[in-house]
Amino acid sequence: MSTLLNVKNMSKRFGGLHAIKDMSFSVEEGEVVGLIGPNGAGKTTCFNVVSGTSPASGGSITFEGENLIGKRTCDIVQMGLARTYQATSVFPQSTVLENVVRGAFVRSKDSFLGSLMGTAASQRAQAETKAECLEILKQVGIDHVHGELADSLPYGYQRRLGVAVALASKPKLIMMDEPAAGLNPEESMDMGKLIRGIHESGQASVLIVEHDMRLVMGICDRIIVLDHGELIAAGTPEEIRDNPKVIEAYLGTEAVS
Ligand SMILES: Nc1ncnc2c1ncn2[C@@H]1O[C@H](COP(=O)(O)OP(=O)(O)OP(=O)(O)O)[C@@H](O)[C@H]1O
Repeated sequence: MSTLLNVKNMSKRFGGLHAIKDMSFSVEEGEVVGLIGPNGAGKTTCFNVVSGTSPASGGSITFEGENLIGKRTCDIVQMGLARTYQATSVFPQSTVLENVVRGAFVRSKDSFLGSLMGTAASQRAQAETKAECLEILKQVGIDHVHGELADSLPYGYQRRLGVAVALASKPKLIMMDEPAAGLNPEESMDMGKLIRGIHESGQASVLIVEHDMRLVMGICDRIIVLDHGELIAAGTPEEIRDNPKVIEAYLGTEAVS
């Protein structure tokens, strides 16, 4: 197993608020890692800093040994690190398929000039991309609505579309920010199967932030726990479930079950 993501002593301040303090963790190839913690613990901030949408205040972040700090989000995606968002982040007035094709653009073989001129090579590349994107939609279970406008989809399908867009960039690691938020228990279980399938097929490793403990405990190989911006525990789901520091952090908020 080789290390994909390596975060060392990462910190993030918002004025006087120290949202992430000296956080270190890694994600290895072939892992599904959960990042959990009570509300306001710093999970989304961690994702924002790693994915380049918010600058780090300190520390180092590398992906396959390459520095990520100061890189643009699109360059980070091109390196193989994709992300899904807490809110649905699709282009609402584009079709489902168009959204996924946009996700694939980052690794497209088609040149801008070629696509402008409509060359044979460009048309071939576009047809190839479209076929690949339809396959991805099939994998996430929404290929039958590929021609619908994204904002006409039921909420659960929009969450799946977010995953499809991330997959289209052919990432080595996908960071998923609360993929089951707002889903009913059955949809949440299906999302768990989808995530596990992405991992088991060797398609990508996964770093997931999620409040649905049943989902996290069911799909993660390893879990890390943040509380007030500090990493307080790391281990297997069983170790985390029984960790007194974790139980204390969650007391009064939600049970780790
Ligand atoms: N842009 C910002 N400006 C100022 N403070 C921020 C900003 N973003 C987050 N914070 C603060 O940083 C802390 C961590 O927030 P963050 O959203 O990362 O927590 P979280 O663990 O993702 O919470 P939740 O589970 O509720 O999504 C909170 O105190 C939050 O108010």
